[in-house]
Amino acid sequence: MVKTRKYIVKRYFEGIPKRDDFEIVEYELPSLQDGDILLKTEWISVDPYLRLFNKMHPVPFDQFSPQIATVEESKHPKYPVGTKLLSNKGWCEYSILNMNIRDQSLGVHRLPDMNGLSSSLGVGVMGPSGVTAYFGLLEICKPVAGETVVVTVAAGAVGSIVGQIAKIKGCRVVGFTGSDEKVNWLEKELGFDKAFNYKTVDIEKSLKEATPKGIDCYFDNVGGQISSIIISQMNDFGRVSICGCISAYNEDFAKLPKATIVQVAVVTKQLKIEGFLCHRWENRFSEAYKELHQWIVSGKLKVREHVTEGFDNIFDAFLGLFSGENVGKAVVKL
Ligand SMILES: NC(=O)C1=CN([C@@H]2O[C@H](COP(=O)(O)OP(=O)(O)OC[C@H]3O[C@@H](n4cnc5c(N)ncnc54)[C@H](OP(=O)(O)O)[C@@H]3O)[C@@H](O)[C@H]2O)C=CC1
Ligand SMILES: CCCCCC(=O)/C=C/[C@H]1[C@H](O)CC(=O)[C@@H]1CCCCCCC(=O)O
Repeated sequence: MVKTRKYIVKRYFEGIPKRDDFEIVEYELPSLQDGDILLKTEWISVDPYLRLFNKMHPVPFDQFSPQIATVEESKHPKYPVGTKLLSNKGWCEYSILNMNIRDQSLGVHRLPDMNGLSSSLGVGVMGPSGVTAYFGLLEICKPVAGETVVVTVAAGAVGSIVGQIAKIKGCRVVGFTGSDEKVNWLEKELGFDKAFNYKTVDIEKSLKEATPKGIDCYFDNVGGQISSIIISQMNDFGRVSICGCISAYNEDFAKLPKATIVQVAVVTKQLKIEGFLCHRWENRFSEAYKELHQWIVSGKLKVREHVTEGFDNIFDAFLGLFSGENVGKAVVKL
């Protein structure tokens, strides 16, 4: 018998998530049946959307999230001991999956070929964050060399990859982030042409100065007023990729401040604005992983992880997303 622990959401989040919205339960897993595999979790991803989609399930529910686990015991010939899987099994130490039953909601995938890279990247650049940045930028913004690309939440898991891909494509890149340390990292390490701390600068003025040829592409991770300002400064036929709006995830949507009208800029400059979920390109993920991997090993794409250790600290790692603690992809090592 294997003893395990998992996080259960026992109460819907109101405002900033609280530790006692969760309960950690300890229990014994049953013995394996035909087709079952026993997974030992190694890496857990904490993501902003866990906050947003908190009310999707009736409480209590097991906290879902991407995680990477290794098969420790197997009763399925195609998943021998040692196989590494990405799934949505979430915040647990061990789990059992029946591989004869295809539960789509669990999103079970073998890890792409990591060729010596850490398997933790399977929840980051070689996983959901990577394909989000890759397809969200290249398929929606379609940046062309010489154009100017702006990205918000620029030092985060997705934003830091978006900015670097735009540089690889020959664009001028401007990023907004929440601390001077992050600004420094973006400019000095990742090669952004300019980065700003949105908490301390005059956004409108800084943006104008940093984008003398205007803005052609905007990758929006944050929503809210900063996005209205950026969209209002775009060039004719600019393209906006709406990836998310983390500035609103802890807010009561009914009480959000009114945003500046962007329609005047959208119409007069004939902008194209498109939202997306990364799953749209699921049948092309391998294409992205191949190119992202090449960029990493050739040194063109730098990857940073913000690693928290230990099952008991998963909640803190999650909360840290909303106070800007992470630089790069936030992961928890079990
Ligand atoms: N469409 C899709 O398929 C997907 C969309 N996403 C979206 O991409 C965005 C980025 O996600 P991801 O890269 O994983 O997460 P991040 O690693 O960027 O983590 C969160 C970061 O967001 C910033 N942040 C937190 N609260 C606020 C706030 N109130 N206002 C402004 N910035 C804030 C902080 O950075 P800072 O210090 O800069 O403030 C923080 O470090 C999110 O909106 C997410 O929902 C993610 C995956 C898939
Ligand atoms: C304004 C919402 C932005 C949320 C964007 C986001 O963070 C998406 C994350 C996806 C992640 O890569 C893997 C997922 O499963 C997330 C999407 C979940 C979609 C749930 C859709 C719910 C619904 O249909 O209402």
